[in-house]
Amino acid sequence: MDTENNLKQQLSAALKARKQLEDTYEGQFKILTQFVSRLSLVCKGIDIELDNKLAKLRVELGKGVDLEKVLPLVDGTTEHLKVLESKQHQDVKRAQQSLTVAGKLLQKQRGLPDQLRRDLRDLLNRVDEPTPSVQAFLPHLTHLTELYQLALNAKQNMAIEELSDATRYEAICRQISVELTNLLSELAFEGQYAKSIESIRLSLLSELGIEKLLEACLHTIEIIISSINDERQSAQHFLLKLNEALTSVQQSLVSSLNTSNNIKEKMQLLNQQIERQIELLGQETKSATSLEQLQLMVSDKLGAITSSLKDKEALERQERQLLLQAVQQMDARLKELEEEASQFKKRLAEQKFRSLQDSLTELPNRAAFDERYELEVKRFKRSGKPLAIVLGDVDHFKNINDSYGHSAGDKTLKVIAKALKQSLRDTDFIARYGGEEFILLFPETAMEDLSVPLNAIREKIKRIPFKFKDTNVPITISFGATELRGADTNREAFDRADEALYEAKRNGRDKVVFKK
Ligand SMILES: Nc1nc2c(ncn2[C@@H]2O[C@H](COP(=O)(O)OP(=O)(O)OP(=O)(O)O)[C@@H](O)[C@H]2O)c(=O)[nH]1
Repeated sequence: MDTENNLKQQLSAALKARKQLEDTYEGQFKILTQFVSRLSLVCKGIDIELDNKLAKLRVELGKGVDLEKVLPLVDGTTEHLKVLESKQHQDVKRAQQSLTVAGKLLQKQRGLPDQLRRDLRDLLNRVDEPTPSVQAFLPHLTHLTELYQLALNAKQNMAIEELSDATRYEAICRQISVELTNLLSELAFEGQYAKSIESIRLSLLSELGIEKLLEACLHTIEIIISSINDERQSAQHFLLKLNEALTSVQQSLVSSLNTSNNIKEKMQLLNQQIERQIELLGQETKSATSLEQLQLMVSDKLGAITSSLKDKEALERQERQLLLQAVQQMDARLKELEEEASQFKKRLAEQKFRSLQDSLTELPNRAAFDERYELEVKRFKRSGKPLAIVLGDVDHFKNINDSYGHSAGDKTLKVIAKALKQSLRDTDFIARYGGEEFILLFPETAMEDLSVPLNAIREKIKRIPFKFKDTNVPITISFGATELRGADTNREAFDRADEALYEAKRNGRDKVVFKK
């Protein structure tokens, strides 16, 4: 009887150990699920495909403990990270090629100043180096390359015409200077780069000749390239870490899957062995003819069963130990990655904060306006040429949101922003000042000269065929305009435009009001 009890206890201990093992498994899966959830949050927005893959992984893990289903998803995500890396590489190659073409074209020109030639050679050497970059900067680089070519054409034309057409030369210089100023106001840098950009911007306040403008363009290219390099290193470093972390999770999973399959087989063998021994014990005890023989048989078989149970326990211990190691490894990677991600996120947040573009309308934002306004006012005070400032505000915009929803409101703002932008000259400036309010600057333009174009823009907006829920909804805009007076502070001129806008609203909207 004692023997039977003993056996029962051992079996129940074995069952308990098995249960514990399963609980550990589940616990580890939970940690892995949390890991993937946190990873998804950290990576959100970097790439849609990556977001989707991580979301799938999360869902699959959420369904329960099935390593075989999870592994292909981890594989897929790791593969996609490789694709992301190579895409980044290709983007950079394109930017490098475009810069090289523009640079080489310039190198062929005769009569370039020595310093410019040296700078150009340095730049081309650096462009040739394997320097991957960040996509966000590519439009700036492309723009700059175009500018550069423009400057080059101007130089060529000048040589042909031997400065005979001085007015044309001035107009070209002015255009380059304005476009470069626009570009500079779109670039948001910090530290040393910001200082250099600021000094270029200030230099553009004086009337520069072609040579100086070319130098300014070159210098800007250099600054962009250096800053791209910094940015790229940070983004690439993060991708690399992410890749490493996923690879290590994948390896842990593969190895715990292999180990657990291996152990499962051994465990099955042991279970069969124990069952067979118990069965044998039952059969043999029936055939025993004496108590002594029975005792011998039982003690012999019990010895075998106990040793099998011990083996089984050892196996379970080994499995627990291995899984524990895998989890600890994963946890360490997670901590490392979290640290890395928080640094990267901080950088991204800083960049967004510094960004000078409104994300909805893609127009310059209020911060960009403040910078540009300051610059144009300085220019106005120096040159004495007029500067007009105009505030535009969409009429009864609240009704659109209230009647057709916020996303219809957003779309409306986008369309209006585009129409406004298209109606302006290159030298004019427009920003989204906030909500449904836009602000416009017209350098070298007297207020009187704005009556026709502003009314034309107002009419153009009114004619846009907005349609919500199958209803045609005409949308109008009101403008308040003024021009800088000699003694005005920036604020005073702005407030006057605001008063004019208020009057336009009070007088029935869909109007342009001027206030001198
Ligand atoms: N959809 C959307 N609505 C915005 C955004 N920014 C501001 N708004 C909304 O714009 C509306 C502006 O309303 P009000 O300032 O009362 O002015 P209004 O309805 O345009 O009327 P008037 O200016 O007096 O003609 C508010 O309902 C804001 O919520 C945005 O980015 N998207």
